[in-house]
Amino acid sequence: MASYTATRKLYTLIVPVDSQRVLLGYKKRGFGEGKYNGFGGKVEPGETIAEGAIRELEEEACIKAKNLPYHGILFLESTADSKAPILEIHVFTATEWAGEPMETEEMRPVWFAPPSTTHDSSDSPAIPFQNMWEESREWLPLVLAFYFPTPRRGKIQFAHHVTFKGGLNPETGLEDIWHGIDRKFVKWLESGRKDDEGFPGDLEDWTEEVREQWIEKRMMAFEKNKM
Ligand SMILES: COc1nc(N)nc2c1ncn2[C@H]1C[C@H](O)[C@@H](COP(=O)(O)OP(=O)(O)OP(=O)(O)O)O1
Repeated sequence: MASYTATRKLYTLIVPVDSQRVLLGYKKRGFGEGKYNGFGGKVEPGETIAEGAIRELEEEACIKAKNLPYHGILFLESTADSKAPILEIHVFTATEWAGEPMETEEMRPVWFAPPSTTHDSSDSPAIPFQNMWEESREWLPLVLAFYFPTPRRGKIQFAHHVTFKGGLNPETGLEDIWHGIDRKFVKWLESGRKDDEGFPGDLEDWTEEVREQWIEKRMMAFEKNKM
């Protein structure tokens, strides 16, 4: 089997939640400027994915996560640019932290009501999905359904592989290679246990090698479906 050689960029993303609300950040500069998202960034050389996630949350929202439930992985690619890397984004929530969320140079934290909340029962606005990365509409509600309206036991974990074809983003009025979902695949497990196909739900099981094999398998599946 030929090895898949596109570069991959390793990122983290944390979505803090309290008992009634979801904290998102308004990106003030750089990649994703003008969008709401969780908090995160690149994993630095020498740090683990979890260490990178905690550092980025503190840098961007001034809070230090005390727990870090792991939810899964996004593999995002764009056929609009042959040189675009695959974005590999590890997604967490945090339900406990030290400090109070504060605006930073990069992010403005804002509390939102989860999708399961009726408008009248919350002081917080609804999550602005129209002002977020497009594929967030797919995985974020599923992650939040684990906490709201009532927290569930166990784990939820997913692998979400999305290809964007690019195009004019109507929300921003700008050309965006990370817009226009072309193909998508979601592997979703509520228990977090390995399934029959050996889906590596836990973070520690997603070794570099497993991630490489997973994305290669996924790329081949998309290619096959195209024919
Ligand atoms: C393209 O689709 C995306 N969807 C979602 N949901 N999240 C995304 C997407 N692309 C990037 N992200 C996330 C991943 C990271 O959490 C941030 C990007 O982080 P950034 O480029 O700002 O990384 P930093 O290390 O903070 O960079 P600087 O230190 O250079 O500011 O967005």
